[in-house]
Amino acid sequence: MTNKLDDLASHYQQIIAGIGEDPHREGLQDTPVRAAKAMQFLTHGYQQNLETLVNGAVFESTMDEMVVIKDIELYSMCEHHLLPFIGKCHIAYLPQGKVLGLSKFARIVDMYARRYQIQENLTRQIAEAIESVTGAKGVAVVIEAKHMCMMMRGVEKQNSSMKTSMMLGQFRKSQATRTEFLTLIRDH
Ligand SMILES: Nc1nc2c(ncn2[C@@H]2O[C@H](COP(=O)(O)OP(=O)(O)OP(=O)(O)O)[C@@H](O)[C@H]2O)c(=O)[nH]1
Ligand SMILES: [Zn+2]
Repeated sequence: MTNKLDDLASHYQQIIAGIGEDPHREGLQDTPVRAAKAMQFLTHGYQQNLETLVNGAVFESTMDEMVVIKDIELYSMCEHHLLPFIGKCHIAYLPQGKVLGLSKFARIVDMYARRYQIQENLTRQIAEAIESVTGAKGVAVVIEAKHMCMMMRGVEKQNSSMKTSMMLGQFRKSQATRTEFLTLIRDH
């Protein structure tokens, strides 16, 4: 069986040749392998699954007020152009007997972000994962991101960003709950 890294590297070599560069010139000799390793890293979310990642870090708790985790950095790859989109993710949930280990929110964000994505699906997947792991009364996820495919090419807009939100359970039902969350994540 071909080694996956070698296989990916040989495709990068073809890309380099395909754009008219010489993949054998000194500066580019090691680039296919480097690029292949970088792409493997940028998409390592495909190798992860929710259960292993959470690793039992769900704790019993009588806390039943809103918990907010703000400004989680997010690096993802747009599935249309394979270019990065970069931003922040804000999460809130209303626990119902169970809370999740703090670091696990960031790990869940990364697991889905480190795949080829569109921002809307990424937002939904994070929210649904947190809902399924915690059984919370409600989950809210907001992502604000800048897309390199809009900045470096295409329409070349440097200042626009995209904001997506996914509200589940109580956050969807209650305007007051949603407003409380949006107030808590607002920049001051
Ligand atoms: N909704 C959404 N659109 C995205 C995301 N990332 C990239 N896109 C858009 O996907 C669309 C792909 O459109 P196409 O017309 O097939 O591709 P294109 O010719 O490269 O489009 P331009 O970027 O307009 O040059 C573009 O409008 C991108 O801006 C995302 O996360 N969510
Ligand atoms: Zn794109």
